[in-house]
Amino acid sequence: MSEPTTRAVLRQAVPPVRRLLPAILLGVLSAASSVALLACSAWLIVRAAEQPPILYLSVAVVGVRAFALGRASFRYLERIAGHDASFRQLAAIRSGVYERLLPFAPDGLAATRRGDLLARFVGDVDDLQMVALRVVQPLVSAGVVLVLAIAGVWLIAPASGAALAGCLVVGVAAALALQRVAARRAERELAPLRGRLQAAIVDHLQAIDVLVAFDAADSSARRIDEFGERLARTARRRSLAAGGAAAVMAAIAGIAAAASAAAGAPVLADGRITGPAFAVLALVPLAIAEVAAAVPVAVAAARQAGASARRVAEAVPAVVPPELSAMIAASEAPAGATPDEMDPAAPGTGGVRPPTIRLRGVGAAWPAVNGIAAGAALSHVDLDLAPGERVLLRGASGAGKTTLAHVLVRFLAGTGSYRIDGVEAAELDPARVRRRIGLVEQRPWIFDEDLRQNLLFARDTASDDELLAVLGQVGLADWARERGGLDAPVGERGALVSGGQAQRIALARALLAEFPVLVLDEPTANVDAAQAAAVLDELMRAAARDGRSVLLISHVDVDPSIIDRVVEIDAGRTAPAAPGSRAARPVR
Ligand SMILES: Nc1ncnc2c1ncn2[C@@H]1O[C@H](COP(=O)(O)OP(=O)(O)OP(=O)(O)O)[C@@H](O)[C@H]1O
Repeated sequence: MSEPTTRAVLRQAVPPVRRLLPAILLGVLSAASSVALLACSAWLIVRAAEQPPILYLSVAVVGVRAFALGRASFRYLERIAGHDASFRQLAAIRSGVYERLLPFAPDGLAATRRGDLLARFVGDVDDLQMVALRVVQPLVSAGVVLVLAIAGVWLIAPASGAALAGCLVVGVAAALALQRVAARRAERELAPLRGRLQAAIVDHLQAIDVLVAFDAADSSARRIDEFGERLARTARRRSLAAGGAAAVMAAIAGIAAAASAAAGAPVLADGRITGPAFAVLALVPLAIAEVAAAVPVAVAAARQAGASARRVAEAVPAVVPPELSAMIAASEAPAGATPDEMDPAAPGTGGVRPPTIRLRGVGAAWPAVNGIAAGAALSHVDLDLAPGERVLLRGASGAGKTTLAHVLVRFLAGTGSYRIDGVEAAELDPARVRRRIGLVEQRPWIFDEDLRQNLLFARDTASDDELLAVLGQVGLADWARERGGLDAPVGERGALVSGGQAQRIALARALLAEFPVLVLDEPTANVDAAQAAAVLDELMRAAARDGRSVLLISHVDVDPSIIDRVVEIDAGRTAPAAPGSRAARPVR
């Protein structure tokens, strides 16, 4: 997977010609109407002062009205067409970034700051709309109108045309230079600063309990204030520069009008042009300079969009680290492994068909964080899990139990041989493996939604009765009833439920998803020792229903009656399995 460069992101932000062309044409019509309005008005006022028969003025009167209406209407339509084209493009960019992110989830994103990622996803992608709306379209429209308008002035009086063009070139160059000196840094810093502010706010909100407990909420809030002030200062610097550039262009408009009039005066004196035509020479440069003022604004917007495009391009690392499982296209599934063989029984049927799992000499490492590799967390694991078997994986803290769980669900790639029903897992799409093997994590993620939503995402077709039944299986039926049923809120990251209840909710959704194999990672880690045995007993009975295979991960012993075998893991190693045998000693 190659990293999109900043240039590629910018190119991607430009809508296809067929979508952008209407906006460009409407922009040309709107800017041309502005120039024509002033030309027509100037001509009309001076010609009217000559008091000709009204008939001589009527075309110009209609012209003034038409151009005034046209300017506003074309501008309105241009905005609609431009935004439509640009927003469609943004949707494609946003889903593109998301798709590139997927292969990294979850273990490749552990070190990514969520707030910053959110800022890149939302703010920076939004900024890319500037490429079409404030850069490409205004530049092309302004370019066309400027050439036509200057050519028109040139036709009336070449000297005025030359004076006007010269003034505009100098004016635009001066405005660009001013902006470059005063705001180039600000334009590039805006997007990263916005990301840092958002990351600080997200961190603050997510960790508010720890911050309050350590009396550190104020200093965290002060940090947010500091970022906010820096962002405001930077935005102010940029706005000042934009204001300065606009002032330069306003001054240039006056100078250009004077220069055009001065250059046209001899032509008027010669009688080669009429008084009304001279008025056009004197006043039209004001409207033309207004069109030219779009150029410095577009260049500043281009710099700002460039900074955002860089952040979007960098949002996802260039290559998927070898420690993570790569996605495999369906077409690359091994011959003979039909979808039926690789998928669980259809949800809702209650039937599960556990596969035979066999690991030999499996090793694994976590992806490097900030370029620092962590070293192997697993060095040699042999493990068998027969259909319907309940195996305890036991080992001290840090022995590699969670790492092995992540290998089993293919969050981590691992080395050695990991076969599911005889097929190497590396040859299967990780998503398919995850449809057969479900992980109930040590710290399950609980959504800040009601109980129903926390279960439904595992099987969105489940009825309320099915949800209540599964809550009953994990021992939460009474509790749910007391809390008001499936509408009960569970709080941000399960703040309104106990650790043990969170674990049960997580198991309930794993049961709903009907994984044929369940991996339970320390399901009683958050339950006090007195209750742990009873809770584990209940959870194991629920998990092992319908003939599921269960791998129970624990750093302590469990009641032998709830498991069939024990596999010991120590410093990333299990006892090697004898050829053709199971890799563990029987419990009973
Ligand atoms: N996301 C991660 N990134 C880098 N290293 C990690 C990550 N998670 C765990 N490790 C490291 O991998 C090794 C094995 O950790 P693992 O979590 O698999 O142990 P465990 O047996 O599950 O421990 P516990 O019982 O405390 O949960 C440890 O050295 C740990 O520091």
